[in-house]
Amino acid sequence: MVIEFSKYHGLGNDFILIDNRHSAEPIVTPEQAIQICDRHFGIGGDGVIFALPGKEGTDYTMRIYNSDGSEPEMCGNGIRCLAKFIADLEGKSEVNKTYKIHTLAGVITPQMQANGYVKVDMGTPFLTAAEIPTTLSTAEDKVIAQPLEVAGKTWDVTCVSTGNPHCITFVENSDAIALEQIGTLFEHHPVFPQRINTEFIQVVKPDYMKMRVWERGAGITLACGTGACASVVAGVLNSKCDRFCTVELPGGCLQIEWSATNNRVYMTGAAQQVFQGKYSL
Ligand SMILES: N[C@@H](CCC[C@H](N)C(=O)O)C(=O)O
Repeated sequence: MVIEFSKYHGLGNDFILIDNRHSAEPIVTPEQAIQICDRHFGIGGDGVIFALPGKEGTDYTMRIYNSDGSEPEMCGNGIRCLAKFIADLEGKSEVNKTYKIHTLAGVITPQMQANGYVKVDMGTPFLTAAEIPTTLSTAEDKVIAQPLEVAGKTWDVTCVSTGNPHCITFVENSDAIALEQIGTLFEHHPVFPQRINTEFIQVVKPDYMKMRVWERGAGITLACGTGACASVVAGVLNSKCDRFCTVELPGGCLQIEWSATNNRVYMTGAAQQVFQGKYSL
């Protein structure tokens, strides 16, 4: 089988986008996604994203496979790429145009911006242990600055779901974290029954933080949109950052706002097509 694809990235978090508008199920299996994402034997990417027909009144449905073939509920950088991909497929580039996208984390709404950026209404964050999910719990049932033993060290972690699960730790120097060694230990820690994305955050000033991430199902990536949103929520809960904050990732910056008015999180950042092609499966 030969599939047509487009490659996009959001701050170096890169995806293979597939036009799946003719079918309600992804035309690629999780096993094929692993092969396609391979950076030596495939196209190379952090995941494969499918633009499917909308359901329940939405314009489109987004499904995504991580590079290990697992299926996450949501992807922040990915949904900006999807919005650009849809605009390219439709041959439109209307500023302020919104798309209602059905995801496994609910309806998410990206809006095209004047500068080529995409602003995404990410919905409201989930904070209880059951919603994350994690077996770590506290009296209030939110997991804020709770001790967690990983690699012989106690880390103060805050857990937030922005559709998918995140474990956030505030550190003095994010560059000094041995992500290659400890990332997988957080991801597979028994307190996280559905595994976890892990962010290490260095607060530079209340409206600017640096972040490094180990993603569930993908390992170290250059950026994670849902992770940046979760980290700002965690920063506010720990009185470490403002509700409007720039998050600097290895691949670039995202502007995040956690609205005090409606409790929704907004993410603004770039998304770009890099090439198109055909791939033989
Ligand atoms: N890179 C993404 C998140 C992709 C999904 C994640 N690996 C998971 O399994 O939850 C983003 O930009 O949000």
